Amino acid sequence: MIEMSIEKETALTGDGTASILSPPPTQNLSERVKALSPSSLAPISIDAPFMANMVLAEVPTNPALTEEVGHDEEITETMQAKGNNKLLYAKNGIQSQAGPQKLGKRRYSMNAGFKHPGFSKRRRRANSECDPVLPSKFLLGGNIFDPLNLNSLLDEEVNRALNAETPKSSPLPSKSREPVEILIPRDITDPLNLSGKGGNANGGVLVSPLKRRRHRNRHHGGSVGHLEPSDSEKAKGAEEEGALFPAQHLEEEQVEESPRPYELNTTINCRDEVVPPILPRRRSTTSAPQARTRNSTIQPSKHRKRRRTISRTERLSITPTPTNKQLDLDRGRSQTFHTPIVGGTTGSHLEANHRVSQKNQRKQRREYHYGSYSHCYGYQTPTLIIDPRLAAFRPEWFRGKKVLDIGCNVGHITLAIAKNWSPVHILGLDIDGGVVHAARQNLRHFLSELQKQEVRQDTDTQEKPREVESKRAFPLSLRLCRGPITAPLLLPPAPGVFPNNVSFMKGNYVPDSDAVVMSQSAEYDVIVCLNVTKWVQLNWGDVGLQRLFRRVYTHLNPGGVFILQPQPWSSYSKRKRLTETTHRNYNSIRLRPDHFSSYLTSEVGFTSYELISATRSCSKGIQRPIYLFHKGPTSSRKSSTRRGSDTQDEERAPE
Ligand SMILES: C[S@@+](CC[C@H](N)C(=O)[O-])C[C@H]1O[C@@H](n2cnc3c(N)ncnc32)[C@H](O)[C@@H]1O
Repeated sequence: MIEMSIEKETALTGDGTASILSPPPTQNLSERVKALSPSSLAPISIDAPFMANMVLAEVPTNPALTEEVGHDEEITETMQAKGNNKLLYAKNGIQSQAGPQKLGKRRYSMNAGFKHPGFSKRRRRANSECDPVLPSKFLLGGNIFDPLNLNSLLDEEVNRALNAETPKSSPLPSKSREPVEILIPRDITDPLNLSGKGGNANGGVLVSPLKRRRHRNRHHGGSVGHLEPSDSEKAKGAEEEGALFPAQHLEEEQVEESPRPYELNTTINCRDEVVPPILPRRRSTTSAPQARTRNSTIQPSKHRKRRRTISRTERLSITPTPTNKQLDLDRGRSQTFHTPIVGGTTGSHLEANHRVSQKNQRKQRREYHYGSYSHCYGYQTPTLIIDPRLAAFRPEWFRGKKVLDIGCNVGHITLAIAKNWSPVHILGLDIDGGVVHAARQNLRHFLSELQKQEVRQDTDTQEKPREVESKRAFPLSLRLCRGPITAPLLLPPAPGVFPNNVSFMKGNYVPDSDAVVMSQSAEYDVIVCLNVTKWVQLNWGDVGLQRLFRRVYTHLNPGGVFILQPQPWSSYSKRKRLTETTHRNYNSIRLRPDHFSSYLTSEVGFTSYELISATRSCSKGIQRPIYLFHKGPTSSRKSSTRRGSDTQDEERAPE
């Protein structure tokens, strides 16, 4: 082991270089020095700028380190010994003319871990072996003096001048014609294939869509326009695919398509309007007309519209089909597309597709057979001009009253009554949760509008209203996909004050049994039931409608009114085939709409009724009469006073 000592005498030579003048004080070290070649003892030139930056520190006591740095230590000591003046000379690049000088004992040395090429024999040799090679090619306008073309950032003019003509030595990278390949996990829910199900024989879990497409074309001999590869490409593709899916690539079609990330996002994130993402075209062994037939049943107008959109998209080589989940989402308002009809599917796949399609159809029928069409969807400010039927209503029917709106749909009428005629409370009830959700969103839209108006009024004199509005407004894009930000204010219930006087609820108003009807207690002053009776009759038959009428009667406080707008009989047949039940019920209906008023007065107990309007409803411009039935001050089941005309028939209310 080498004994550590740094007490040695070192001096600078006359030409400013340092040399070890005296042997090391210890025997071991001197032996080591002797063993060194003469060249290692040659004067070492001191790099002046480096000296300026040198850090002096205690020599570590680690013997191994001492051995390593021995040579450097000596030089450092020498420099220290020469004193500040000499160092200054060195710093200025002036070689010292002073002769050899004896040095005192020093306990300082340079950092053991630091080696400078000027001091280290080993490093010097290394440097000489690797002469720097200057770059000859530069990108984006760089050159040898300014490799990163930073000058161009200094000044716009310089930038323009420099980049006017890209130097030949620095050509801009050419755009690759090859499409960028993105590998998609076979199972997006298990991208690392931890379950071991998603891989193939080689364990490959990533699939290149490009290769899959080529693969399909090859197997099924179809042409997909520009995606069809040339023969040579096919051969190449086959090789590549072989590499990716050597054993199982023939069965690739059987691997279940996993949802793409953006689809997951849209399904999870977007509650309302969602733009359908454009998916790459997939071939289908089922011809388009066949596929359409499979999906086409009696569908409501909104859905037919969607189908038409898809057809247009199909012309653009896209064949998406809606998923269960999407259809679950507020039908019609959320239109994301999930799994397309995948071409070249096996029998089991076709069956699966067919099952999904049937399920969708059932779901759609279930959703629409209560009449919750979405053509009346959407936000509308609940003003009185929103619906001409409101013109026939009198404010005194509602002011300070407790109101129930059966089959409120998206709540246009409910909100208009709540806002304009200040009922103590109005409850919008609908069997369809989707429309109830939409109704609540409509309320928030309306509150947002109100807030904007308030801001405008507040800041009329101070700031430009638009600026204030834009500062406070929830961005339009977010409003479209998330709904308005304003929620109903959480104020203590203030009777008759909008928006606290309105709420929406999901529920079926048709009682399951007569017992439910009998147990119903009086709660409301006004019950509104517009365009609901047809759906009740089609789904629950005459029995269902009769129970509804009797429930309305018992639900009304004495002196209460029932506002009824029945659909004409002629409109029933169009919807009779929605489900088996609707068809069966349609055939068994005896209580036709033109008998409702006499039934309500003679059988249910309303004392009188009046025909209040035959207006245009919704966007179809259908004239349908609206009736107002009065419940007497005391319940009387048989009495009836006919004040209005009871001659409503299909001719007067055509559809
Ligand atoms: C044609 S829309 C009428 C909407 C609104 N009342 C109007 O006239 O503008 C019929 C509504 O009644 C609802 N509906 C049907 N049967 C119902 C029931 N048994 N209970 C509650 N709502 C029902 C449907 O969901 C649908 O929203």
